[in-house]
Amino acid sequence: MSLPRRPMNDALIQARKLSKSYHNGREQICVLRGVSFALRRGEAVAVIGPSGSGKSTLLNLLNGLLAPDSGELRVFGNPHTALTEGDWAEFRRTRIATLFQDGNLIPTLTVARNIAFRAGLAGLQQHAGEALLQQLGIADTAQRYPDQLSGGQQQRAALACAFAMQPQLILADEPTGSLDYATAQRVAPLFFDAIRERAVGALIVTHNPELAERCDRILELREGDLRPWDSAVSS
Ligand SMILES: Nc1ncnc2c1ncn2[C@@H]1O[C@H](COP(=O)(O)OP(=O)(O)OP(=O)(O)O)[C@@H](O)[C@H]1O
Repeated sequence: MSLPRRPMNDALIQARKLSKSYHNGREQICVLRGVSFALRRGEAVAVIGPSGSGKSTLLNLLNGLLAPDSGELRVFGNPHTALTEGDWAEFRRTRIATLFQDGNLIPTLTVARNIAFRAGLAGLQQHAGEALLQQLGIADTAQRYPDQLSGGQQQRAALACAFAMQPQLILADEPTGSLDYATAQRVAPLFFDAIRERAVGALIVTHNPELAERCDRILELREGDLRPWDSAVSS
């Protein structure tokens, strides 16, 4: 299938009544019960919700690692029913950066080579690696391997890899979760600048209220439903 490089409109993601269950033997765990939302270019949306509410499941529906049981999902304007495994793989290589809580870096490559590899997969020359590492405050880690970094340094190196591929969509699971307070304060603006300057859309799963407040909108996943967060109800 030949996919348009740019979405026809500003919506990167359009989800309507998405549902997803898991099956453990005879037990059925209904995680998402009709989730609807849209994510536009240049928009950062936070997803909050209790542990086990389905936040990771939602991210994995949006990067094609899971398929919804029912509902409609459009990614860059393409209905998910028309997307092949190959299309999803290409999206993950060139257009969708997923930042998991760990395991983002290839352990046998230095940080600089991780960045070059990620950019190369997306068909780009690695040109901004040093500048990205500098911006993120980890220039001194370029020649180190991931297991020689702290958790916070690994998280920032993973962010550098994500930016290096110049994605259109970032799906992030606690992108500042391993950072100490001061570092999170320094990295968060870079994250949002990159999103806004590059008109990238971002869906950010977080338990960090300050990070969520920096987003354009906050959605809450609860009892299988995704709704605008109402601080008055939740507090
Ligand atoms: N592969 C699976 N098989 C069966 N149940 C699963 C599977 N993956 C997740 N679940 C269940 O689905 C529910 C949602 O899990 P999910 O990881 O999406 O939640 P979450 O909101 O990301 O949680 P946390 O904040 O703790 O990371 C949980 O009850 C979990 O136990």
